[in-house]
Amino acid sequence: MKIAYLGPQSSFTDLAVKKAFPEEETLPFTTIPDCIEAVMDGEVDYAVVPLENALEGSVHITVDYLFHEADLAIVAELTSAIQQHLMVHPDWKDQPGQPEKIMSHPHALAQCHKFLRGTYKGVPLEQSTSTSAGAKFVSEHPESFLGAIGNELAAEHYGLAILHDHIHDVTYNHTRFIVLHKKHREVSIPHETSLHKTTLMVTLPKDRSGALHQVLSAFAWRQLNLSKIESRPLKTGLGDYFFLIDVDHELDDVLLPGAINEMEALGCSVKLVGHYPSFMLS
Ligand SMILES: O=C(O)C(=O)C[C@]1(C(=O)O)C=C[C@@H](O)C=C1
Repeated sequence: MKIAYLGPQSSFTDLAVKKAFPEEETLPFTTIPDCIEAVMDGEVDYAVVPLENALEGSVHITVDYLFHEADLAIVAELTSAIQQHLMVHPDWKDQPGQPEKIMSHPHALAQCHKFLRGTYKGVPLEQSTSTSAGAKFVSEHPESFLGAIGNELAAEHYGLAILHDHIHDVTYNHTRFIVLHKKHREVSIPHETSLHKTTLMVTLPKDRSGALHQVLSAFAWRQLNLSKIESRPLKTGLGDYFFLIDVDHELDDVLLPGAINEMEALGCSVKLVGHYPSFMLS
């Protein structure tokens, strides 16, 4: 079994994959679309990509790709604690002053916003495709005083020295990753879970007042708890959206099919993106 992940090695996605699939062959890709396309093309069996961070919200490229580009199923959700550290090449560890620039994934830079403003105000921030891509770049350019933000394993893997640890602004910093496959199937993940979720993407009938209220009612009166609802552009014009809805309930025979039928009867189109177990990785 082959698993694509947002690489290079020692990204947070890699850490999640290693915990969830310790025995499987894994393949790093540079971008989230590359990971998703690798599943669609049959190059790998599964892809693990980030979906949402507790501080920064959704990873829009993942949500949009799942709606607009890919017909894949979410088969599991992995939630990991995220701890960010600022690292430099060891040659620059004791250098006074500030690095020329600090690199990281945009989510990681945003998670450390207060720290960066407080300690490194004015230092240019440069986005990298992942935290580990930033760390790798810094390790490959020892001639320059550069910083990268990422996890402890990246510092170790790329031979960097941690200058400041735990620099994320809020202690509760978690990211949800999803495991994608061509179609629904059970995956074996060696962790306990008691939570099952169902994810839907719903498009409302155009310009019908009260449509969203009616959609929410379909869940409410069945006492189906929603853990997330978010709108994203349909890309057909301003004001056109689809809704990503996470329901804290497995796909049963009665309640969820009932809610889906009701939404369709209201003129909504409903895409079932997945029904899957949710794992909290330590
Ligand atoms: O850059 C990484 O290390 C990733 O795995 C991506 C990602 C993200 O997309 O949010 C994952 C977890 C952290 O929140 C920061 C970055």
